[in-house]
Amino acid sequence: MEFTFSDEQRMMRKMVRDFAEKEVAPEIQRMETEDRFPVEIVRRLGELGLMGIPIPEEYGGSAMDYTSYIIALHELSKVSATVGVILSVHTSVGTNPILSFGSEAQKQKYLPKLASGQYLGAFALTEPSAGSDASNLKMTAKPTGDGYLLQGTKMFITNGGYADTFIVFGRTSQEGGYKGVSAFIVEKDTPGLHIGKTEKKMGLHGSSTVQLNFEDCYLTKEQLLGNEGDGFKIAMANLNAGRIGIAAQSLGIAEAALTHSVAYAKQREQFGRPIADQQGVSFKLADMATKVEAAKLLTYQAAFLRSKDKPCGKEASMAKLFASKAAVQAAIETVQIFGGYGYTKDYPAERLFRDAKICEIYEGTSEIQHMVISKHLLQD
Ligand SMILES: Cc1cc2nc3c(=O)[nH]c(=O)nc-3n(C[C@H](O)[C@H](O)[C@H](O)COP(=O)(O)OP(=O)(O)OC[C@H]3O[C@@H](n4cnc5c(N)ncnc54)[C@H](O)[C@@H]3O)c2cc1C
Repeated sequence: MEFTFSDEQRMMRKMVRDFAEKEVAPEIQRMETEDRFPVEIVRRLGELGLMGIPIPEEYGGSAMDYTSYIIALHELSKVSATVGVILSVHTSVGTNPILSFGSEAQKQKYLPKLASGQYLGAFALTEPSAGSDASNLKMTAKPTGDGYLLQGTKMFITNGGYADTFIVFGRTSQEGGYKGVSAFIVEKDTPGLHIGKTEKKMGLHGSSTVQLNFEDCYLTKEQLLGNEGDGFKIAMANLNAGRIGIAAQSLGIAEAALTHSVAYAKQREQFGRPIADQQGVSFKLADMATKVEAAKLLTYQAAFLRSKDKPCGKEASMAKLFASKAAVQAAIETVQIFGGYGYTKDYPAERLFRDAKICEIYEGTSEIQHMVISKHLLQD
């Protein structure tokens, strides 16, 4: 396993780090207090070539490998997990399904717009009664002869209020479970697609999470992604890789928690000396640093495998499971190290805690990652 970054990847890391510190950090307060979607930051992500990092040049992307994309998510999430999730959903599950499963005409039509940031992508799998058990989805996509008619509701759709395209999953036949599920590319202005309730969330303030309602929403045959019945395969293929993105987001949060904790522990004095001199505090820092390092190795291992088109389902789940837990634990300890100040909104500790928690839930909860990993172990 090769863990050395290339010169190009190091340049990407520096560029994203500088952008995050100079342009994203000043916007955090506004995202937190106004819950405002950062349209200007998304526009800048496009200008910097970050909205299509792993997309080939012929489709208007930056043509870099998956590891470079993970580096960008890691760096952005150190500063803002909100910006991290916007980019992660847009790329991993909003754009990649078209690259992997789209017809040439679909690729030509959508990828240049998505990769340049002119379009924002979203992914609509979850429903009110189908979350972890996504194969139980109820949405229908009834064949009508010349197209499909979508009926149903999607839940918790990231980027939903601002997205231009949605990868939507519905049943084209009434076979049970994953059979009969098909994927579609749906444009935002399609008649019958209604953007519903915007969720008020614990964290990730500024990211858009909405319900989508489809009422007699007519799609042409050209909007079918892959073949009829391929939908579940498409969803799972992209979620596998998407989990590496959530691992990178978690890693960014955990590393930010560690950085803030070390700085605070060195300057905050109690009992006549910095609290960092107390073993009760310094051992917490040592534990956090060890978990951050382990999360980094798992995340980049999965990213390197994905970059080389090697199977990485187990490694992606392990990275997401471990890194998300590390982020939650690190953020809890950060609140503790900051004491009473950590419980206030004047310091970043409480935001890191609120942002970390979702990483154990979306793109497959920790319980689902355990199921995926154990299935690999018992089948291999
Ligand atoms: C902020 C946010 C953004 C999201 N973005 C998107 C998006 O862009 N697109 C999208 O399609 N979805 C999105 N989701 C949905 C997310 O992926 C689901 O919430 C998640 O998969 C869990 O589904 P659920 O909420 O229905 O929980 P449930 O599936 O009802 O699970 C509830 C609890 O039961 C546990 N559980 C369920 N089944 C088992 C089992 N077999 N064994 C052990 N434990 C089990 C779960 O782990 C969990 O702890 C988002 C959610 C949130 C909150």
